[in-house]
Amino acid sequence: MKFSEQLIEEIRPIWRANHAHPFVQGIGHGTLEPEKFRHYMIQDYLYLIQYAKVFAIGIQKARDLDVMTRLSASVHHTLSIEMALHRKYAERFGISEQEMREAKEAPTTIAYTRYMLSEAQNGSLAHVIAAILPCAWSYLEIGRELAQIPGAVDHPLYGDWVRMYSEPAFEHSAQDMIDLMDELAADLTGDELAHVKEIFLQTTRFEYLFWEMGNTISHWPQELQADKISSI
Ligand SMILES: Cc1ncc(C[n+]2csc(CCO)c2C)c(N)n1
Repeated sequence: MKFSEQLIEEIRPIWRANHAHPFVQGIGHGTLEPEKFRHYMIQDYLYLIQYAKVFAIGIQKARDLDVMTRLSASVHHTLSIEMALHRKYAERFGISEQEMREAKEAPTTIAYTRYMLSEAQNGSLAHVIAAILPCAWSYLEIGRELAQIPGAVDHPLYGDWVRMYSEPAFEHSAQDMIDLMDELAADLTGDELAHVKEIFLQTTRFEYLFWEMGNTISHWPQELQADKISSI
């Protein structure tokens, strides 16, 4: 069994919980309330800004040009292709790109992105890829699964989202990260492999929390919002 398959097998019920999440199923069946999707889109935009930096840390840690090139393609894909989807949705929701960029990060967005950045900064390239992997891989599987639901790819609001994450270019980029994880795992010691598995589990859990944040439109509690701070 490949190391990447082992990663998923060991946490299968948690991995599948992401697919079953009501927010994900709501996108696929077209029943999700648009205001939940709007909140998710804004937070995801902020998430992707940090996520691109995790790839960039990977480029810095890479020892060969081939890996640097593969990771820089992912940075480009995230900033120019994936985030273009968010900019398009922002337009549909009547929000400007600047408003999205300057929106405040919800606690889950901060926790997830800073966890990835911290593991990436402190670890080896394999740890960077472990932090990135559940994100790319679970969206690939979810995209493919939702695209099978009749009408999902043609839904007036969610169709663009389902098509983005089920299209071949995206599959190619996610598969490349899975392959890279397998290549890197071949050179790791037992302790390093255990750490890779731990990061993979935590970021898979954070994926779930991110869907949950969208579904409950959660943010900082009202009492703690920035507009409560007086400017003395
Ligand atoms: C919370 C969250 N998790 C995963 C993705 C999906 N995603 C982000 S970057 C990337 C790979 C290259 O673009 C993929 C698949 C997302 N958008 N938001």
